[in-house]
Amino acid sequence: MRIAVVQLAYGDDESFEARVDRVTALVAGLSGHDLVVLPELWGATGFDYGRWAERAQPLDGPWARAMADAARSAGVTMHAGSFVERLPEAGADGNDLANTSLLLGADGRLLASYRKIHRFGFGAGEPALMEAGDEVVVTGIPDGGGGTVQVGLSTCYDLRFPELYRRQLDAGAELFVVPAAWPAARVAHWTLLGRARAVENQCVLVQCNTAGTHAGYEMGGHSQVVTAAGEVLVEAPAPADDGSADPARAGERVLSVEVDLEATTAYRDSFPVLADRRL
Ligand SMILES: O=C(O)CCC(=O)C(=O)O
Repeated sequence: MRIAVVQLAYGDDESFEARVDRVTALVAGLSGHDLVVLPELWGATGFDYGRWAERAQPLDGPWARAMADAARSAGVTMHAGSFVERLPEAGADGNDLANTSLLLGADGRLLASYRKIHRFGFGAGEPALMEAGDEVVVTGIPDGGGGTVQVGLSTCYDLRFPELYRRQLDAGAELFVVPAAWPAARVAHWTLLGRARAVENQCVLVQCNTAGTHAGYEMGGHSQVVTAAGEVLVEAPAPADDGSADPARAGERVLSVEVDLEATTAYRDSFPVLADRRL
């Protein structure tokens, strides 16, 4: 299965519309991949809480349609990253926004959506403005070889909560996809926790982070793809190391990697640690 991880970099200077156009053009060049993955809240601007409400859209709004068109034109299954969803009505916490990611088929059809369960911000940002998701999402997508692979969806801060990934494993997940806007200040946790989630669940893990600097936060980059045995197949370098003249946009890159899904089954059979779980 050939996977493209699109680590986007953006600053505060780029409009929502310009960024959507730029990403659409980028995705058009990724035909031939079996899965394309974009990061968290890349259109709405991850940490720019004050702009979320004006950039919120319904599940079938213009952003979702633009992403469906991009997937269809490129002929790729696409995890479009997440956006600020305007909910049909306020939820239990009185908010009408959610951090929602979309998984789209190569024909542009919506295969699955996932609302981030663990809200980041310790009272500000997501917990103050957004409702928490309450659904574990695992869904089948084409594996590029005529079969299907079961994909578990989560977002950024979710990575700190191992029980979510166990729930996904128990629902059949073989591959985890994690879009993020994870800051540089804690990027060592991002790579460590990603490897841990892959190893403890014997699942392939695809992490797509943001780069650049926006709303005063330097993003961490270091997107990576990890095998079920914990081997890092590919990892983006630190954004600061890419030699870019513009630090606000440093670190943008596309990782293209071939993942052998049969190796997951073989590894689980040869080292059946999950059969020793005691609940
Ligand atoms: O957990 C962290 O350190 C970062 C999480 C985060 O930035 C997010 O969920 O948006």
